[in-house]
Amino acid sequence: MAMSFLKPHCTHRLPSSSSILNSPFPTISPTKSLFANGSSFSTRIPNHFRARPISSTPTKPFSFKAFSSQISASAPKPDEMPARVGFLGLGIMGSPMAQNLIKAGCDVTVWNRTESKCSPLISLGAKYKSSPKEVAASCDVTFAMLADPQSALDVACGEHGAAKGMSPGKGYVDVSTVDGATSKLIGTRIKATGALFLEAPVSGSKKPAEDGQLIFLTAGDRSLFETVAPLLDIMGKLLCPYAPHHPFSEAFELSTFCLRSRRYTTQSKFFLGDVGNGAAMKLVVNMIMGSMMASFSEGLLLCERVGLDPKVLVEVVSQGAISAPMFSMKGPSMVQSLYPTAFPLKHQQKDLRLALGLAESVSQPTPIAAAANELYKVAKSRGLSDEDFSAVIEALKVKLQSQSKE
Ligand SMILES: NC(=O)C1=CN([C@@H]2O[C@H](COP(=O)(O)OP(=O)(O)OC[C@H]3O[C@@H](n4cnc5c(N)ncnc54)[C@H](OP(=O)(O)O)[C@@H]3O)[C@@H](O)[C@H]2O)C=CC1
Ligand SMILES: O=CC(=O)O
Repeated sequence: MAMSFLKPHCTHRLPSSSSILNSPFPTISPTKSLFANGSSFSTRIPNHFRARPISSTPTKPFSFKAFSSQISASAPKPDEMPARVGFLGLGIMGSPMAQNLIKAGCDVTVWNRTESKCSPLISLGAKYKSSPKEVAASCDVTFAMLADPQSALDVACGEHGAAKGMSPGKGYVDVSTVDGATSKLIGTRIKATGALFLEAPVSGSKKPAEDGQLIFLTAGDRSLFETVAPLLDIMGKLLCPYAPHHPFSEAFELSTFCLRSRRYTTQSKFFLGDVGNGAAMKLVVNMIMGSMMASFSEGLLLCERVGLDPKVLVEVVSQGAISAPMFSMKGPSMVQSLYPTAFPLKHQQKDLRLALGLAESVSQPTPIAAAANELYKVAKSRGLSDEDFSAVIEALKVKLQSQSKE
Protein backbone atom coordinates (compact mmCIF):
# COMPACT_ATOMS: atom_id res chain seq x y z
CA MET A 1 0.00 0.00 0.00
CA ALA A 2 1.74 3.13 -1.15
CA MET A 3 -0.50 5.72 0.41
CA SER A 4 -0.21 7.13 3.87
CA PHE A 5 -3.76 7.62 4.97
CA LEU A 6 -4.89 4.23 6.11
CA LYS A 7 -7.09 4.27 9.20
CA PRO A 8 -9.77 1.97 10.62
CA HIS A 9 -13.03 3.51 9.51
CA CYS A 10 -14.75 1.28 6.98
CA THR A 11 -16.31 -1.89 8.30
CA HIS A 12 -16.14 -4.02 5.14
CA ARG A 13 -13.33 -6.52 4.98
CA LEU A 14 -12.58 -7.48 1.43
CA PRO A 15 -9.52 -8.93 -0.25
CA SER A 16 -7.35 -6.43 -2.05
CA SER A 17 -7.16 -6.90 -5.78
CA SER A 18 -3.50 -7.81 -5.45
CA SER A 19 -4.39 -10.68 -3.18
CA ILE A 20 -6.83 -11.86 -5.80
CA LEU A 21 -4.41 -11.44 -8.66
CA ASN A 22 -1.75 -13.32 -6.72
CA SER A 23 -4.13 -16.04 -5.65
CA PRO A 24 -2.60 -19.51 -5.87
CA PHE A 25 -5.99 -20.90 -6.75
CA PRO A 26 -6.63 -22.29 -10.17
CA THR A 27 -7.53 -20.26 -13.18
CA ILE A 28 -11.30 -20.12 -13.36
CA SER A 29 -11.52 -21.47 -16.83
CA PRO A 30 -14.78 -23.06 -17.87
CA THR A 31 -12.87 -25.49 -20.10
CA LYS A 32 -10.63 -26.84 -17.38
CA SER A 33 -11.56 -29.10 -14.51
CA LEU A 34 -11.35 -27.69 -11.01
CA PHE A 35 -12.36 -30.92 -9.37
CA ALA A 36 -10.40 -33.88 -8.16
CA ASN A 37 -12.50 -36.28 -10.16
CA GLY A 38 -11.70 -34.39 -13.34
CA SER A 39 -15.26 -33.25 -13.89
CA SER A 40 -15.77 -30.32 -16.17
CA PHE A 41 -18.73 -27.99 -15.78
CA SER A 42 -18.13 -25.91 -18.83
CA THR A 43 -21.70 -25.88 -20.03
CA ARG A 44 -23.25 -25.37 -16.65
CA ILE A 45 -21.92 -21.99 -15.61
CA PRO A 46 -24.16 -19.09 -16.55
CA ASN A 47 -22.17 -16.44 -18.36
CA HIS A 48 -22.59 -13.91 -15.61
CA PHE A 49 -20.81 -16.24 -13.22
CA ARG A 50 -17.91 -16.95 -15.52
CA ALA A 51 -14.78 -15.39 -14.18
CA ARG A 52 -12.04 -13.67 -16.04
CA PRO A 53 -8.87 -15.77 -15.86
CA ILE A 54 -6.81 -14.57 -12.93
CA SER A 55 -3.78 -16.81 -13.08
CA SER A 56 -2.21 -19.10 -15.62
CA THR A 57 -2.55 -22.83 -15.07
CA PRO A 58 -4.63 -24.93 -12.70
CA THR A 59 -2.18 -26.57 -10.33
CA LYS A 60 -4.21 -28.53 -7.81
CA PRO A 61 -7.71 -29.82 -7.24
CA PHE A 62 -10.09 -27.37 -5.70
CA SER A 63 -10.59 -27.48 -1.93
CA PHE A 64 -13.14 -25.25 -0.32
CA LYS A 65 -11.46 -25.40 3.09
CA ALA A 66 -8.07 -24.40 1.72
CA PHE A 67 -9.67 -21.72 -0.38
CA SER A 68 -11.68 -20.10 2.40
CA SER A 69 -8.78 -20.09 4.85
CA GLN A 70 -6.49 -18.55 2.24
CA ILE A 71 -9.05 -15.86 1.49
CA SER A 72 -9.56 -15.09 5.18
CA ALA A 73 -5.83 -14.78 5.71
CA SER A 74 -5.40 -12.46 2.74
CA ALA A 75 -8.37 -10.19 3.48
CA PRO A 76 -7.16 -6.70 4.34
CA LYS A 77 -7.63 -5.48 7.87
CA PRO A 78 -9.93 -2.50 8.42
CA ASP A 79 -6.84 -0.38 8.96
CA GLU A 80 -5.93 -0.90 5.32
CA MET A 81 -8.96 1.05 4.11
CA PRO A 82 -8.76 4.72 3.12
CA ALA A 83 -9.84 6.66 6.18
CA ARG A 84 -11.63 9.72 4.84
CA VAL A 85 -13.53 9.55 1.57
CA GLY A 86 -14.80 12.56 -0.38
CA PHE A 87 -17.65 12.43 -2.90
CA LEU A 88 -18.30 15.20 -5.43
CA GLY A 89 -21.45 15.12 -7.58
CA LEU A 90 -24.63 13.69 -6.07
CA GLY A 91 -26.85 13.11 -9.08
CA ILE A 92 -28.65 9.92 -10.07
CA MET A 93 -25.44 7.91 -9.74
CA GLY A 94 -23.36 9.81 -7.20
CA SER A 95 -26.02 9.84 -4.46
CA PRO A 96 -26.51 6.08 -4.18
CA MET A 97 -22.79 5.43 -4.58
CA ALA A 98 -21.96 7.78 -1.71
CA GLN A 99 -24.82 6.32 0.28
CA ASN A 100 -23.40 2.81 -0.05
CA LEU A 101 -20.04 4.03 1.24
CA ILE A 102 -21.72 5.66 4.23
CA LYS A 103 -23.78 2.54 4.94
CA ALA A 104 -20.59 0.47 4.82
CA GLY A 105 -19.20 2.60 7.62
CA CYS A 106 -16.90 4.89 5.65
CA ASP A 107 -16.20 8.42 6.83
CA VAL A 108 -17.66 10.33 3.86
CA THR A 109 -17.59 14.07 3.08
CA VAL A 110 -19.85 15.29 0.27
CA TRP A 111 -20.24 18.29 -2.01
CA ASN A 112 -22.69 18.99 -4.81
CA ARG A 113 -23.27 22.08 -6.97
CA THR A 114 -26.92 22.08 -5.88
CA GLU A 115 -26.36 21.99 -2.14
CA SER A 116 -29.81 20.63 -1.23
CA LYS A 117 -28.88 17.23 -2.72
CA CYS A 118 -26.35 16.81 0.11
CA SER A 119 -29.04 16.80 2.82
CA PRO A 120 -30.16 13.14 2.58
CA LEU A 121 -26.53 12.03 2.78
CA ILE A 122 -25.77 14.34 5.68
CA SER A 123 -28.73 12.85 7.51
CA LEU A 124 -27.15 9.42 6.97
CA GLY A 125 -23.94 10.63 8.60
CA ALA A 126 -21.95 12.34 5.84
CA LYS A 127 -19.96 15.51 6.49
CA TYR A 128 -20.33 18.52 4.21
CA LYS A 129 -17.79 20.94 2.73
CA SER A 130 -18.68 23.93 0.59
CA SER A 131 -16.27 23.34 -2.32
CA PRO A 132 -14.48 20.49 -4.11
CA LYS A 133 -11.21 22.03 -2.90
CA GLU A 134 -12.26 21.74 0.75
CA VAL A 135 -13.48 18.18 0.28
CA ALA A 136 -10.19 17.16 -1.33
CA ALA A 137 -8.19 18.94 1.37
CA SER A 138 -10.05 17.14 4.14
CA CYS A 139 -10.11 13.65 2.59
CA ASP A 140 -7.61 10.97 1.68
CA VAL A 141 -9.42 9.80 -1.43
CA THR A 142 -11.97 11.88 -3.35
CA PHE A 143 -14.44 10.43 -5.86
CA ALA A 144 -16.13 12.59 -8.52
CA MET A 145 -19.30 11.66 -10.43
CA LEU A 146 -20.09 14.55 -12.78
CA ALA A 147 -22.36 14.95 -15.77
CA ASP A 148 -19.92 15.47 -18.64
CA PRO A 149 -16.38 16.52 -19.63
CA GLN A 150 -16.92 20.20 -18.88
CA SER A 151 -18.34 19.66 -15.39
CA ALA A 152 -15.69 17.04 -14.59
CA LEU A 153 -13.02 19.56 -15.60
CA ASP A 154 -14.63 22.42 -13.67
CA VAL A 155 -14.95 20.41 -10.48
CA ALA A 156 -11.43 18.98 -10.69
CA CYS A 157 -9.52 21.97 -12.05
CA GLY A 158 -11.67 25.07 -11.50
CA GLU A 159 -10.96 27.97 -9.17
CA HIS A 160 -12.23 26.06 -6.11
CA GLY A 161 -11.64 22.71 -7.74
CA ALA A 162 -10.42 19.52 -6.14
CA ALA A 163 -6.88 19.89 -7.49
CA LYS A 164 -6.45 22.93 -5.25
CA GLY A 165 -6.98 20.70 -2.20
CA MET A 166 -4.78 17.84 -3.40
CA SER A 167 -1.30 17.01 -2.14
CA PRO A 168 1.07 14.03 -1.97
CA GLY A 169 -0.51 11.01 -0.26
CA LYS A 170 -4.01 11.82 -1.52
CA GLY A 171 -5.92 10.29 -4.42
CA TYR A 172 -8.58 11.47 -6.91
CA VAL A 173 -10.89 8.95 -8.57
CA ASP A 174 -13.03 10.31 -11.40
CA VAL A 175 -15.93 7.98 -12.05
CA SER A 176 -17.72 10.29 -14.52
CA THR A 177 -18.09 9.24 -18.16
CA VAL A 178 -15.78 11.53 -20.13
CA ASP A 179 -13.47 11.28 -23.12
CA GLY A 180 -9.84 10.25 -22.77
CA ALA A 181 -8.46 13.74 -23.46
CA THR A 182 -10.50 15.23 -20.62
CA SER A 183 -9.47 12.45 -18.29
CA LYS A 184 -5.80 12.93 -19.17
CA LEU A 185 -6.06 16.67 -18.55
CA ILE A 186 -7.66 16.11 -15.14
CA GLY A 187 -5.08 13.43 -14.34
CA THR A 188 -2.21 15.75 -15.25
CA ARG A 189 -3.54 18.54 -13.02
CA ILE A 190 -4.11 16.20 -10.10
CA LYS A 191 -0.71 14.56 -10.43
CA ALA A 192 1.00 17.94 -10.62
CA THR A 193 0.04 18.33 -6.94
CA GLY A 194 1.81 15.08 -6.05
CA ALA A 195 -1.49 13.21 -5.60
CA LEU A 196 -2.46 10.04 -7.45
CA PHE A 197 -5.15 9.76 -10.14
CA LEU A 198 -7.48 7.00 -11.29
CA GLU A 199 -10.18 7.25 -13.94
CA ALA A 200 -12.92 4.76 -13.12
CA PRO A 201 -16.10 5.25 -15.19
CA VAL A 202 -18.85 2.81 -14.32
CA SER A 203 -21.07 0.52 -16.28
CA GLY A 204 -24.46 0.02 -14.69
CA SER A 205 -27.28 2.43 -14.09
CA LYS A 206 -29.39 3.81 -11.21
CA LYS A 207 -30.48 0.43 -9.79
CA PRO A 208 -27.02 -1.17 -9.93
CA ALA A 209 -25.68 1.99 -8.24
CA GLU A 210 -28.30 1.62 -5.50
CA ASP A 211 -27.62 -2.10 -5.14
CA GLY A 212 -23.83 -1.76 -5.15
CA GLN A 213 -23.65 -3.67 -8.44
CA LEU A 214 -21.57 -1.38 -10.64
CA ILE A 215 -18.70 -2.41 -12.89
CA PHE A 216 -15.63 -0.15 -12.72
CA LEU A 217 -13.45 0.45 -15.78
CA THR A 218 -10.32 1.89 -14.24
CA ALA A 219 -6.99 3.17 -15.51
CA GLY A 220 -4.19 5.33 -14.15
CA ASP A 221 -2.19 4.89 -10.95
CA ARG A 222 -2.13 1.22 -10.09
CA SER A 223 -1.33 1.87 -6.43
CA LEU A 224 -4.42 4.06 -6.10
CA PHE A 225 -6.44 1.28 -7.71
CA GLU A 226 -5.13 -1.11 -5.06
CA THR A 227 -5.93 1.36 -2.29
CA VAL A 228 -9.50 2.06 -3.37
CA ALA A 229 -10.29 -1.52 -4.44
CA PRO A 230 -12.25 -2.22 -1.23
CA LEU A 231 -14.27 0.95 -1.80
CA LEU A 232 -14.96 -0.06 -5.41
CA ASP A 233 -16.11 -3.42 -4.09
CA ILE A 234 -18.58 -1.71 -1.77
CA MET A 235 -20.08 0.19 -4.72
CA GLY A 236 -19.50 -2.51 -7.31
CA LYS A 237 -20.54 -5.92 -8.43
CA LEU A 238 -19.01 -8.97 -6.81
CA LEU A 239 -18.75 -11.96 -9.06
CA CYS A 240 -18.37 -15.42 -7.69
CA PRO A 241 -16.46 -17.72 -10.03
CA TYR A 242 -18.75 -20.64 -9.34
CA ALA A 243 -22.40 -21.05 -10.19
CA PRO A 244 -24.50 -20.76 -7.03
CA HIS A 245 -26.60 -23.77 -7.88
CA HIS A 246 -23.84 -25.94 -9.19
CA PRO A 247 -24.46 -29.60 -8.33
CA PHE A 248 -20.98 -30.09 -6.94
CA SER A 249 -21.42 -29.45 -3.25
CA GLU A 250 -18.05 -27.77 -2.76
CA ALA A 251 -18.82 -25.28 -5.49
CA PHE A 252 -22.21 -24.65 -3.99
CA GLU A 253 -20.65 -24.16 -0.57
CA LEU A 254 -18.05 -21.80 -2.00
CA SER A 255 -20.51 -19.67 -3.91
CA THR A 256 -22.71 -19.41 -0.83
CA PHE A 257 -19.62 -18.33 1.07
CA CYS A 258 -18.79 -15.76 -1.62
CA LEU A 259 -22.25 -14.31 -1.83
CA ARG A 260 -22.86 -14.20 1.91
CA SER A 261 -19.50 -12.88 2.98
CA ARG A 262 -18.76 -10.66 -0.04
CA ARG A 263 -15.19 -11.63 0.66
CA TYR A 264 -13.94 -12.98 -2.62
CA THR A 265 -14.41 -11.38 -5.97
CA THR A 266 -13.24 -11.95 -9.44
CA GLN A 267 -12.91 -8.83 -11.51
CA SER A 268 -16.00 -6.72 -11.73
CA LYS A 269 -13.53 -3.89 -11.58
CA PHE A 270 -11.10 -3.80 -14.47
CA PHE A 271 -7.70 -2.15 -14.40
CA LEU A 272 -6.95 -1.23 -18.01
CA GLY A 273 -3.56 0.49 -17.87
CA ASP A 274 -2.89 4.09 -18.82
CA VAL A 275 -5.33 6.95 -18.29
CA GLY A 276 -7.65 7.11 -21.28
CA ASN A 277 -8.16 3.36 -21.56
CA GLY A 278 -10.95 3.29 -18.96
CA ALA A 279 -12.67 6.21 -20.67
CA ALA A 280 -12.33 4.53 -24.07
CA MET A 281 -13.72 1.22 -22.81
CA LYS A 282 -16.69 2.99 -21.26
CA LEU A 283 -17.41 4.89 -24.49
CA VAL A 284 -17.28 1.70 -26.55
CA VAL A 285 -19.71 -0.01 -24.15
CA ASN A 286 -22.11 2.93 -24.25
CA MET A 287 -21.81 3.24 -28.02
CA ILE A 288 -23.05 -0.35 -28.27
CA MET A 289 -25.78 0.33 -25.71
CA GLY A 290 -27.05 3.43 -27.51
CA SER A 291 -27.25 1.58 -30.82
CA MET A 292 -28.96 -1.41 -29.21
CA MET A 293 -31.62 0.82 -27.69
CA ALA A 294 -32.22 2.58 -31.02
CA SER A 295 -32.54 -0.75 -32.81
CA PHE A 296 -34.85 -2.16 -30.12
CA SER A 297 -37.03 0.95 -30.49
CA GLU A 298 -37.32 0.36 -34.24
CA GLY A 299 -38.31 -3.25 -33.58
CA LEU A 300 -41.02 -2.35 -31.07
CA LEU A 301 -42.56 0.17 -33.44
CA LEU A 302 -42.33 -2.06 -36.50
CA CYS A 303 -44.00 -4.83 -34.54
CA GLU A 304 -46.89 -2.55 -33.66
CA ARG A 305 -47.14 -1.24 -37.23
CA VAL A 306 -47.66 -4.71 -38.64
CA GLY A 307 -50.33 -5.49 -36.07
CA LEU A 308 -48.26 -7.50 -33.61
CA ASP A 309 -48.19 -6.92 -29.88
CA PRO A 310 -44.87 -5.31 -28.91
CA LYS A 311 -45.22 -6.79 -25.42
CA VAL A 312 -44.95 -10.20 -27.04
CA LEU A 313 -41.82 -9.05 -28.87
CA VAL A 314 -40.26 -8.14 -25.50
CA GLU A 315 -41.03 -11.67 -24.29
CA VAL A 316 -39.73 -13.33 -27.47
CA VAL A 317 -36.50 -11.35 -27.38
CA SER A 318 -35.99 -12.18 -23.71
CA GLN A 319 -35.96 -15.89 -24.45
CA GLY A 320 -33.49 -15.93 -27.31
CA ALA A 321 -29.89 -15.26 -28.16
CA ILE A 322 -30.34 -11.49 -28.37
CA SER A 323 -31.84 -11.23 -24.91
CA ALA A 324 -30.42 -8.47 -22.75
CA PRO A 325 -31.43 -7.32 -19.27
CA MET A 326 -31.82 -3.83 -20.72
CA PHE A 327 -34.59 -4.96 -23.14
CA SER A 328 -36.46 -6.86 -20.43
CA MET A 329 -36.18 -3.97 -17.97
CA LYS A 330 -37.05 -1.10 -20.30
CA GLY A 331 -39.30 -2.84 -22.87
CA PRO A 332 -42.50 -3.02 -20.78
CA SER A 333 -42.43 0.69 -19.92
CA MET A 334 -41.43 1.70 -23.46
CA VAL A 335 -44.52 -0.10 -24.74
CA GLN A 336 -46.55 2.17 -22.45
CA SER A 337 -44.62 5.28 -23.57
CA LEU A 338 -43.19 5.64 -20.06
CA TYR A 339 -39.55 6.58 -19.55
CA PRO A 340 -38.71 6.83 -15.83
CA THR A 341 -35.22 8.25 -15.80
CA ALA A 342 -32.37 5.95 -14.84
CA PHE A 343 -29.87 7.00 -17.51
CA PRO A 344 -30.73 10.47 -18.87
CA LEU A 345 -31.04 10.61 -22.65
CA LYS A 346 -28.74 13.65 -22.77
CA HIS A 347 -25.94 11.55 -21.23
CA GLN A 348 -26.46 8.74 -23.73
CA GLN A 349 -26.20 11.24 -26.59
CA LYS A 350 -23.07 12.72 -24.97
CA ASP A 351 -21.54 9.25 -24.84
CA LEU A 352 -22.36 8.55 -28.49
CA ARG A 353 -20.86 11.90 -29.46
CA LEU A 354 -17.68 11.13 -27.52
CA ALA A 355 -17.53 7.58 -28.90
CA LEU A 356 -17.81 8.92 -32.44
CA GLY A 357 -14.93 11.29 -31.67
CA LEU A 358 -12.90 8.34 -30.43
CA ALA A 359 -13.68 6.38 -33.60
CA GLU A 360 -12.82 9.38 -35.76
CA SER A 361 -9.45 9.71 -34.00
CA VAL A 362 -8.44 6.26 -35.24
CA SER A 363 -10.36 6.32 -38.56
CA GLN A 364 -12.66 3.51 -37.48
CA PRO A 365 -16.00 3.49 -39.34
CA THR A 366 -18.98 3.46 -36.95
CA PRO A 367 -22.00 4.07 -39.22
CA ILE A 368 -24.51 2.38 -36.89
CA ALA A 369 -23.48 4.53 -33.93
CA ALA A 370 -23.53 7.64 -36.13
CA ALA A 371 -27.11 6.90 -37.17
CA ALA A 372 -28.13 6.22 -33.56
CA ASN A 373 -26.51 9.48 -32.48
CA GLU A 374 -28.69 11.39 -34.96
CA LEU A 375 -31.77 9.80 -33.46
CA TYR A 376 -30.79 10.82 -29.92
CA LYS A 377 -30.18 14.36 -31.19
CA VAL A 378 -33.70 14.42 -32.59
CA ALA A 379 -35.02 13.17 -29.24
CA LYS A 380 -33.12 15.94 -27.45
CA SER A 381 -34.56 18.53 -29.78
CA ARG A 382 -38.01 17.22 -28.82
CA GLY A 383 -37.38 18.08 -25.16
CA LEU A 384 -36.53 14.54 -24.03
CA SER A 385 -33.03 15.25 -22.64
CA ASP A 386 -33.92 14.49 -19.04
CA GLU A 387 -36.09 11.48 -19.80
CA ASP A 388 -34.57 8.02 -19.72
CA PHE A 389 -32.58 7.21 -22.86
CA SER A 390 -35.26 4.67 -23.82
CA ALA A 391 -37.33 7.74 -24.78
CA VAL A 392 -35.32 7.71 -28.00
CA ILE A 393 -38.24 5.64 -29.34
CA GLU A 394 -40.28 8.86 -29.39
CA ALA A 395 -38.02 10.25 -32.11
CA LEU A 396 -38.99 7.32 -34.33
CA LYS A 397 -42.66 7.67 -33.54
CA VAL A 398 -42.58 11.18 -34.91
CA LYS A 399 -40.93 9.96 -38.09
CA LEU A 400 -43.47 7.18 -38.59
CA GLN A 401 -46.41 9.55 -38.03
CA SER A 402 -45.11 12.03 -40.57
CA GLN A 403 -44.51 9.23 -43.09
CA SER A 404 -48.09 8.02 -42.68
CA LYS A 405 -49.38 11.48 -43.64
CA GLU A 406 -47.53 11.41 -46.96
N1 LIG B 1 -27.39 7.47 -14.86
C1 LIG B 1 -26.78 6.40 -15.32
O1 LIG B 1 -27.42 5.36 -15.56
C2 LIG B 1 -25.31 6.40 -15.54
C3 LIG B 1 -24.59 7.54 -15.70
N2 LIG B 1 -23.24 7.47 -15.93
C4 LIG B 1 -22.44 8.67 -16.07
O2 LIG B 1 -22.25 9.17 -14.77
C5 LIG B 1 -22.22 10.60 -14.78
C6 LIG B 1 -23.29 11.15 -13.87
O3 LIG B 1 -24.52 10.65 -14.32
P1 LIG B 1 -25.88 10.90 -13.51
O4 LIG B 1 -25.65 10.80 -12.06
O5 LIG B 1 -26.87 10.02 -14.16
O6 LIG B 1 -26.16 12.39 -13.92
P2 LIG B 1 -27.02 13.52 -13.20
O7 LIG B 1 -27.36 14.45 -14.31
O8 LIG B 1 -28.08 12.95 -12.36
O9 LIG B 1 -25.94 14.20 -12.22
C7 LIG B 1 -24.93 14.99 -12.72
C8 LIG B 1 -24.11 15.55 -11.60
O10 LIG B 1 -23.16 16.48 -12.16
C9 LIG B 1 -23.34 17.75 -11.52
N3 LIG B 1 -23.01 18.82 -12.43
C10 LIG B 1 -23.49 19.04 -13.67
N4 LIG B 1 -22.93 20.13 -14.22
C11 LIG B 1 -22.10 20.64 -13.30
C12 LIG B 1 -21.22 21.75 -13.26
N5 LIG B 1 -21.08 22.57 -14.32
N6 LIG B 1 -20.50 21.94 -12.15
C13 LIG B 1 -20.62 21.13 -11.09
N7 LIG B 1 -21.41 20.05 -11.05
C14 LIG B 1 -22.15 19.80 -12.14
C15 LIG B 1 -24.76 17.76 -11.08
O11 LIG B 1 -24.94 18.75 -10.08
P3 LIG B 1 -26.40 19.38 -9.81
O12 LIG B 1 -27.07 18.41 -8.89
O13 LIG B 1 -26.11 20.67 -9.20
O14 LIG B 1 -27.09 19.48 -11.14
C16 LIG B 1 -24.92 16.34 -10.58
O15 LIG B 1 -24.34 16.19 -9.32
C17 LIG B 1 -22.36 11.00 -16.25
O16 LIG B 1 -21.09 11.18 -16.79
C18 LIG B 1 -23.06 9.79 -16.87
O17 LIG B 1 -22.80 9.68 -18.24
C19 LIG B 1 -22.59 6.28 -15.97
C20 LIG B 1 -23.25 5.12 -15.81
C21 LIG B 1 -24.68 5.08 -15.63
O1 LIG C 1 -23.83 4.60 -18.74
C1 LIG C 1 -24.86 4.02 -18.54
C2 LIG C 1 -24.94 2.66 -18.09
O2 LIG C 1 -26.07 2.15 -17.89
O3 LIG C 1 -23.89 2.05 -17.91
